Amino acid sequence: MMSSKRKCNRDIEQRGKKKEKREETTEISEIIVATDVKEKVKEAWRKNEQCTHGGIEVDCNPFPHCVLRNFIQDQTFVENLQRELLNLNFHDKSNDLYKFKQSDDLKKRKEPYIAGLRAVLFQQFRSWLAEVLQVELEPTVDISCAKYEYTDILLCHDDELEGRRIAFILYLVPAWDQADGGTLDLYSTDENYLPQKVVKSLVPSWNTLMFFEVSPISFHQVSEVISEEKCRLSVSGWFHGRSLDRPPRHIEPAPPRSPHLPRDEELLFEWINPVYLDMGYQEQVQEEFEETSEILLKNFLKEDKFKEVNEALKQNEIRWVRRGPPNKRRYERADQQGLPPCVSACWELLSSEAFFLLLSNFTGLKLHFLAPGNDEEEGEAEEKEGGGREENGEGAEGSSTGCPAVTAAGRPQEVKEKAKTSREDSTPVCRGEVRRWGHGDYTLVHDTDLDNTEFALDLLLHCGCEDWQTEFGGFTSYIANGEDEELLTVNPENNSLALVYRDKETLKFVKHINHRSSTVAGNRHHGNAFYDFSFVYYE
Ligand SMILES: O=C(O)CCC(=O)C(=O)O
Ligand SMILES: [Fe+2]
Repeated sequence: MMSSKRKCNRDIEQRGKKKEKREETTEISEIIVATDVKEKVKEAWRKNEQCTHGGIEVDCNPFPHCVLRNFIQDQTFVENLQRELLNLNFHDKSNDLYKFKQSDDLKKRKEPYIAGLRAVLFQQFRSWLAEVLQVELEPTVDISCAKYEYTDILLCHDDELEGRRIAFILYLVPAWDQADGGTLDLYSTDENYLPQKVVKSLVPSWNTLMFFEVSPISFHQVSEVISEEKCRLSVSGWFHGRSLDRPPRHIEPAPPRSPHLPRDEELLFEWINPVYLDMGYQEQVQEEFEETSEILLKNFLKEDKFKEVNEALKQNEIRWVRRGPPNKRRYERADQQGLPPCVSACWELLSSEAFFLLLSNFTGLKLHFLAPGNDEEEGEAEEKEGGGREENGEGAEGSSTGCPAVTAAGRPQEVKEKAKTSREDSTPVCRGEVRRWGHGDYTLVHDTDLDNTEFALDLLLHCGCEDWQTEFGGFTSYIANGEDEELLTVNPENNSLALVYRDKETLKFVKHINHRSSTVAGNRHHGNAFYDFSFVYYE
């Protein structure tokens, strides 16, 4: 009974649907299609010039783009389109580059106004574009709908992907102001085609379509939405055609690495919570680390030492230098010259010979020639070579079992491969930075980053994060290359030492620090910043 009744209902629904209109048709505004306007836009684009006419603006700086106000002729069509879009399911999207909501795929949606928009964009508008820009554009439909609300963002990127020729965005937003955030910011680029700074911000507005040429210099971002009420709804996509030639990507020089500084274990006794200097405890830490490839050692520094460093980092004497480029990172690094003495001393601690040995004990990695190797094959080989490895009281304790890296699927064989290729005779090295993190800062994952494609031990020691909350961002996220799923997150937490051993398929980023971080009342210096010592050690 039940099933036949349901079937009956469905029949009625389907019959109802058949009567429904499949597609609402619409056209782009007369002013845009007018012959004289078309000619002007065409001329400006060809000559790389600027031109304004009514609601139309072409500008070739910092790269060719165009704003078309009142894009769709019929207001009610746009209102109905907005209603349909808001009725779709939206999914939270979040990774290193963005945080926003994306709708179900628009490519195949049957809603009449969505279907109508698809038609007008990929038929009437596509031929307008092809003629005005003098490019061939394929009929490929590439379109989606995005919703940016409070603290949502899309960081600096260039849109480049095989086949994408022209990017477009149609805004369906309420009255919008620069102060609401959510502007489309265009970046200038330097001689290496790297983005430098925002030189133009476009404030979204109702029924405005903006398009630009996708190229090696088309760097742009959607700035963080600061308005707590407004919703920045947009439909965006790409017209496909032959991609422009891309010059070889700039390769950043790898930051310099140094061997340990010759300092003995006195330094450890002076600085480190005695709990962590107990050999028995170190063995326990190593056991846990070898299981999970990560560990968090709370209250790591002695309390008075931590306090001293924590205060010193907030002093004005440190010269903070902003780091870019924005398609890779944004944060400040302390200039090593002129660091307060206790900050320098903490740096020295983390770079010291004694600390390399301590890390070997915590992790089972061979970060000192006196530390035992970390896989059995090597242990056997060394013994055959005559053994007699010198034992060292402070550093050589611990088992010599393999240490897996933080990886998506746990690939111990890769660890062994690496052990064979790069371990022999290499001197363990490290590199470090003292960083300041405030509103707007982030790092992005870049698979072209050579520095990220090696086995390495990451160390993070956070300071100044007294009332930091996860929802502010600023946490370090480890992911498998090419996937958004998180393997591990390290939250900013005062005086916690985080150690993570990562393999070459594991990438990390610091999540964009959003506007919520600056809303908490706090009497901190430099807004609501926190600090970290970020070191990387290589066997
Ligand atoms: O919404 C915008 O203004 C730009 C969106 C964008 O850059 C993108 O989706 O790639
Ligand atoms: Fe984009």
